[in-house]
Amino acid sequence: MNRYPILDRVNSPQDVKNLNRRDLKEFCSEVREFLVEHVSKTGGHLASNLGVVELTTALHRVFDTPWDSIIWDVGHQCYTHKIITGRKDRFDTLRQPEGLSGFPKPDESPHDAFVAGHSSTSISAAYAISRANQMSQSNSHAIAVIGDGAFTGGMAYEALNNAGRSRSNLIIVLNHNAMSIGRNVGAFARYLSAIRLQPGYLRLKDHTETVLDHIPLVGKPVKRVVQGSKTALKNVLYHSTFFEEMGFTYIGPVDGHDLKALEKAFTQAKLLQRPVFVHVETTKGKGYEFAEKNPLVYHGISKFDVETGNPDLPEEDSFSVVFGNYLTRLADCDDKICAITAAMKQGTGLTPFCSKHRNRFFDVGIAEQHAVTFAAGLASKGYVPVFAVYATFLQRAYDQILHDAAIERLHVVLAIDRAGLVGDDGETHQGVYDVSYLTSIPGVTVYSPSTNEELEAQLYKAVYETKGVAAVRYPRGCDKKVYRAEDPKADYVFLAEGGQNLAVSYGRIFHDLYAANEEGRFGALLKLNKLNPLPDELIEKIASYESIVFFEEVEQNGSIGEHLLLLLSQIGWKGRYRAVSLPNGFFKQGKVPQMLREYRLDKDGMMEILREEWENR
Ligand SMILES: Cc1ncc(C[n+]2csc(CCOP(=O)(O)OP(=O)(O)O)c2C)c(N)n1
Ligand SMILES: CC(=O)[C@@H](O)[C@H](O)COP(=O)(O)O
Ligand SMILES: [Mg+2]
Repeated sequence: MNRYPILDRVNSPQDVKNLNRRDLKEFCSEVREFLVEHVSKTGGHLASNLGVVELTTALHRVFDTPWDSIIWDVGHQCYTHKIITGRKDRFDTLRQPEGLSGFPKPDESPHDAFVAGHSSTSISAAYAISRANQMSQSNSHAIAVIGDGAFTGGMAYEALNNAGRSRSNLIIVLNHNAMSIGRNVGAFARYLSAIRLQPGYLRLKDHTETVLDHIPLVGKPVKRVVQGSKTALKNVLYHSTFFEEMGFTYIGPVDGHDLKALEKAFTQAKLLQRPVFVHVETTKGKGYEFAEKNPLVYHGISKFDVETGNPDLPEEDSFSVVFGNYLTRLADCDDKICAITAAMKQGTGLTPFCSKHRNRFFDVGIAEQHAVTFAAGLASKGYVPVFAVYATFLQRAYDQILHDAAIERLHVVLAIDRAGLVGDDGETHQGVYDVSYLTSIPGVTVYSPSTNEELEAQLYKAVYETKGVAAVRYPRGCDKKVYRAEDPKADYVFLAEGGQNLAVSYGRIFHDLYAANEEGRFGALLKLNKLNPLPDELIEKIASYESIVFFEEVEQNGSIGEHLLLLLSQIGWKGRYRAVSLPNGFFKQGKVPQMLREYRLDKDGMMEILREEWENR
């Protein structure tokens, strides 16, 4: 029996437009089944996608991509859009090497109007596109689809402020499900619930009905539309929501699982030809019981069993868990320690800290810039803030680190998770630029542990023995448990001393270098724990070797290997030097072990390189 009789007939937005009402309902349930089936095999952002099946279908029935542009915020909810725009046959490659991306990608399809992965950018991009359309005398629409979580990010407000007074065809669709990755936080989340729960917000507008009834209608073709747009017009006349105060026509709240209601709201928005805000209520995880009950777990899920909902692999203790538990223990004995997250409590391992020290735990929403300045403010009052953040998302807060923390040498600790290649999320999420951007800021100390014990010891040093901004960076995943540190607190350690050849590395790939050298006995090893600043006496020691190979899992621009070469040349070192890192550029989705293999940063690759350098010449 054909499992997806309706879905099989859909290969383009036009096919969705051609479906009748009965088939449309069936289409949405087939899409959900299809998503569960495929994501259970590849992993992916299931719950967010299940929530926007009707919303996406309605958008494609009302608008015409790529003539109209849909800009997905974060982009983790774009799977139905990919299905509708001709990519369903590639779903078994979702997030796989060379496969379909889990995020919108303009070079994957003309229907993907703008890149995404990081949050809160959609309104800026959509507003710009709407202005570009206007300048080119095109009346096409730009539609930003943004979640309530993404709406906690400052860029959304910057864009609202900029766009609200325009006359452009910009539509903002708020996907309101009361969830970020976990429950959404902050005053804006409360405000949205208030709009939904207290009809008082909208009651005022009902009094306008009579007024509206007396407005003459301009021509028959518009009549139907204007009647349908009553709510919208009421909102134009009686500003009462924040969005209206910002210059948008407000439509909503709309039931996000009622296709007819959605289509009606989007049609009204389209016809208004001005900035419109459509407030849509959805249920994250809709239609798959496990995900509906526990949207947090199914936000980003690895492979799982569809029947039981259980993931394939048992969880091991990740660096994130080790970090979170240790910080909680430090905070048990020190009431100055505070933990900060930008909407990543679970991912960064801060759940135990939050449970135990709620008054010193701050989830600031998806607001990395604010998080760093907030940390600096706490530090200015003698607290010890630890901001746990993924390397990729900290990119946003470069100036806050420099301007608000580093200049005054405020003691802010950055616990940088997902440092290094992350794998399936691809270019937007790789954590391979942090070493470069952090070491370009004067006075920032950077630690890079390889083991659980080193993570704890270096976090301790960052908290208690380091001045100014102190960063501890560690990758996604677990301690590889190949190399064991004798002194986890050391800034650096020489191993297998002897000879004129020195191989240097740090972080997760040091395990591989260690294993390669155990097997090949190539020369001396240097393990760096503190990457920046490199102590003068260490440079002298390194300079005593004639040939140096430096392995690191960061982009080459601004890498420690580059810094070291400069320092060596400054003291007149004339030996042979080879830096092996990730090439300058962006790194597509892939499996981390395969990617490390490709760049010769795994054990075998390192052995090849060390042989090339030291055996075969
Ligand atoms: C700058 C940035 N910080 C953090 C994240 C991680 N992140 C991805 S999705 C998400 C929650 C988004 O919530 P919402 O926009 O409401 O979408 P939902 O998952 O509820 O559909 C977060 C915090 C990110 N993508 N970008
Ligand atoms: C979409 C997004 O930015 C996050 O959901 C991210 O994919 C989480 O990554 P982890 O799975 O490593 O926590
Ligand atoms: Mg949400």
